[in-house]
Amino acid sequence: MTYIITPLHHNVMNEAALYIDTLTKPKGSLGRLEELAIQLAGITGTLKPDLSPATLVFAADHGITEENVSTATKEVTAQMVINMLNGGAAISVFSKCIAAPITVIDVGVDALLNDPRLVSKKVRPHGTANFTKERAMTLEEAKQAVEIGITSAKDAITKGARCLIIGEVGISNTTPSSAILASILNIDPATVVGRGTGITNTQLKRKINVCKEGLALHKPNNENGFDLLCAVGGLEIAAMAGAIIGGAQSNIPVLLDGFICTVAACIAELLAPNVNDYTILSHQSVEIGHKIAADHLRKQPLVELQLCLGEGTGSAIAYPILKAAHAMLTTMATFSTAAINYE
Ligand SMILES: Cc1cc2ncn([C@H]3O[C@H](COP(=O)(O)O)[C@@H](O)[C@H]3O)c2cc1C
Ligand SMILES: O=C(O)c1cccnc1
Repeated sequence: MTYIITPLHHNVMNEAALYIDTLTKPKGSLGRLEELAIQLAGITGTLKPDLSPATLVFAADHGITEENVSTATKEVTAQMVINMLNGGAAISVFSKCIAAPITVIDVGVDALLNDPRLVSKKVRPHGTANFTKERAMTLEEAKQAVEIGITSAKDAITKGARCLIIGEVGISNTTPSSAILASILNIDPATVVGRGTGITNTQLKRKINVCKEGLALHKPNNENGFDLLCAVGGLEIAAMAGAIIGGAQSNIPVLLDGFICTVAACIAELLAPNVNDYTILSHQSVEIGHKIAADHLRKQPLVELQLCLGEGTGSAIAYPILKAAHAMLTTMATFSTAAINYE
């Protein structure tokens, strides 16, 4: 199954490039902002796009947590979900800074969360299975989680969003992300497994081994995004891949955050050819696998701030840079309107 995404509007990109050269600045002087503006024009099909942001955070738990691969216990996922809803998490405050409404979607948190502010879409009530013992989820569940991501993106767009910030919370989720990436790139998990929330050397060795064990046990087809999700998870990674696809299908730019989000984008690329043209990498995470995933997608980060948090934080922070590219394209004067004799 593949999702259809139309190629970028190349004619509008050419138009944007010519138009940007008429703005009151030497050609190329706004550097990567000019490339971003051209990409925005190609994604949206217009020289005057709307860029209203919205943050979507997908939350889920991981059976692999029982292998002691994180600094945190499973219950912290649910506690962070509540913190996000209460406005206390980093992504809550950064989203507020850029006036992005935030929606938290539970796709498999291992707790009963009866909070009306939470979008409850549990695919598996206890999260994924421990992938060193069994497959993380069934094909049905993987498809359902991806569909929830697509629908969540489209719901946000219906409410007015025109730029998506995709985030996550799920204790241990750097482990499935590492396993997925190692499989896609056909490389030793040791090259992509990092310290996540700051694990010890002993935990790091275990984390590398669980990735190896899971991949050896399930032997996923590394060209099949669904098979990778079924083998090693996780539910929020599947939903994030869906949200990226949903944004692209609606001609909306999607900001990619750190390691987990970029791995979700690698899954999205397997499920939906062309989706990669619709994403912008916000930042370079400290997590070692992030640069490897970014290189695979041929993405350059907008900023490098030594972050390793996830939640969508890097994207909320980098959004104003995209906004600056947008302002250049939509509101700068041209040499002719400003009566400047230069070109
Ligand atoms: C308090 C707290 C808040 C977080 N917010 C995001 N993460 C991040 O850390 C987790 C992934 O790292 P690992 O694989 O090492 O568990 C995810 O929940 C991710 O969103 C957090 C982690 C913690 C502990
Ligand atoms: O880069 C990330 O997204 C990341 C890194 C460590 C922990 N959580 C998220």
